[in-house]
Amino acid sequence: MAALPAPAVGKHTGTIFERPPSHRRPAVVAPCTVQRSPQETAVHPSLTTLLDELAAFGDAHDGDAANRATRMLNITPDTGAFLALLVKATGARRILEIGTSNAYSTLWLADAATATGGMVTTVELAPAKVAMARNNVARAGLQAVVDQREGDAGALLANLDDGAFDLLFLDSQRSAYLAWWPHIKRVLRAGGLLVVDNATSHAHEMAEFMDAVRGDAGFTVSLVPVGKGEFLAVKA
Ligand SMILES: C[S@@+](CC[C@H](N)C(=O)[O-])C[C@H]1O[C@@H](n2cnc3c(N)ncnc32)[C@H](O)[C@@H]1O
Repeated sequence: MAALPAPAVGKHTGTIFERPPSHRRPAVVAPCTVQRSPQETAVHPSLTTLLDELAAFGDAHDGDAANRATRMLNITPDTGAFLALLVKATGARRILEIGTSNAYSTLWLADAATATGGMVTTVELAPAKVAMARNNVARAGLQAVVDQREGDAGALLANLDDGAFDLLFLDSQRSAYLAWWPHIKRVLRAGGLLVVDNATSHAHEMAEFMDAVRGDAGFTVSLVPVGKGEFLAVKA
């Protein structure tokens, strides 16, 4: 006797074949002959090895580090690719990063800045991380497009000119964001873009800050589910 063809998806309940809810149906994936990682498509090929090395180092190191302050806390690789895309899509040339760590995210931004003719200013409080970042930026050969600052981001922000930046990437001390907000607004140019990491992974810690940005009529916002969640705000 010929076997009946088995249903591909769904659950058979007596005589009624129940379709699974749409969110559980398998996605139809368009055929693709070449599979590339975000790194391969978003950065110069010479940088992919170093980025892969730093991502692996960050994972291993942070897994072992009992003290949070010594962790690298790097963005995810798909967030790096997303940042690179944002820099290129907006043509951002004057880029400010708050929270360098060992420069993993800085390298993504700086590599994209070479395509826009731009420059990344990045600030980090911890001297040991500043030194690691300096070494990594040199290894990437990107010293000419990275201006590294050591110190408190709040102090730096207070001393920056109005409208000095096209894009600001915020990935630092979340409890300080609300206090920094007046300066963040001020240093972004009209049409400038704010990108904030950890918007879903640490949403509760950023709730007041994100509410302040959402409530500001001068900004249009969007929450993007890439990596740990990227909160985007464009200044009118
Ligand atoms: C999440 S990590 C940054 C990770 C980095 N963006 C990356 O993806 O590679 C946050 C960094 O902000 C630094 N930081 C914390 N408070 C700061 C402050 N007030 N000013 C400057 N940097 C600060 C920490 O030392 C830490 O390295």
